Amino acid sequence: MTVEEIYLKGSYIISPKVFKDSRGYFFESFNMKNFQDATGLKTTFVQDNQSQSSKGVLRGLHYQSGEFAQAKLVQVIKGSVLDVIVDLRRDSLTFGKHFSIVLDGKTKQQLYVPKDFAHGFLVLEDDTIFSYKCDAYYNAPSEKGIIYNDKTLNINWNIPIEQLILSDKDLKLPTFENEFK
Ligand SMILES: Cc1cn([C@H]2C[C@H](O)[C@@H](COP(=O)(O)OP(=O)(O)O[C@H]3O[C@@H](C)C(=O)[C@@H](O)[C@H]3O)O2)c(=O)[nH]c1=O
Repeated sequence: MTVEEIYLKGSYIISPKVFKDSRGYFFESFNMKNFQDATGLKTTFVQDNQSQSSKGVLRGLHYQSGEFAQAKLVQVIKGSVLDVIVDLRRDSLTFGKHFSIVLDGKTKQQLYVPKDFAHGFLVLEDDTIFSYKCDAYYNAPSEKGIIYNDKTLNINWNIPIEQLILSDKDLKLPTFENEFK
């Protein structure tokens, strides 16, 4: 397993060692000691989530606020996504900046998303299965979000708008400016 911190401090790309043989593959999708030693973090995950989506589905940009803020360890089991995170820490040098990475079921790279980051992903292949660990439980009243095509964030999703599939909830999310200025 290798771990690389990205320019949004506290966020990490994790590349697991995958063992392949004639039967298929094996890898440790999470090992708490290795994760904590490599990142220096003491994160304790309490909830695992999984979603399945068709190509063109965009889920996000989501976060939980306050005491229910969640750090997440995200990965793709099958298929591929363009995964995007946004730094919402007001005191951060990279406040309002984002990072994108293609995650797929082949490389099995994972992204560690700190608390107080918005997270979203665009699904690039049909029948993509996305999985993530969270260090705080789901709490519906503290669910928040920012609209995916926010002008200030200026995320290049690289897909024509007519090919996107979003939930009604996500289409009504506020702008970054509304929430943070
Ligand atoms: C996120 C979540 C949803 N739900 C329920 C609420 C709802 O009825 C149904 C679908 O929820 P959503 O539409 O919010 O699912 P989704 O749009 O996939 O939400 C997820 O998006 C990605 C980008 C994230 O980062 C996650 O934290 C989460 O917000 O599942 C739970 O029961 N527990 C949970 O932890």
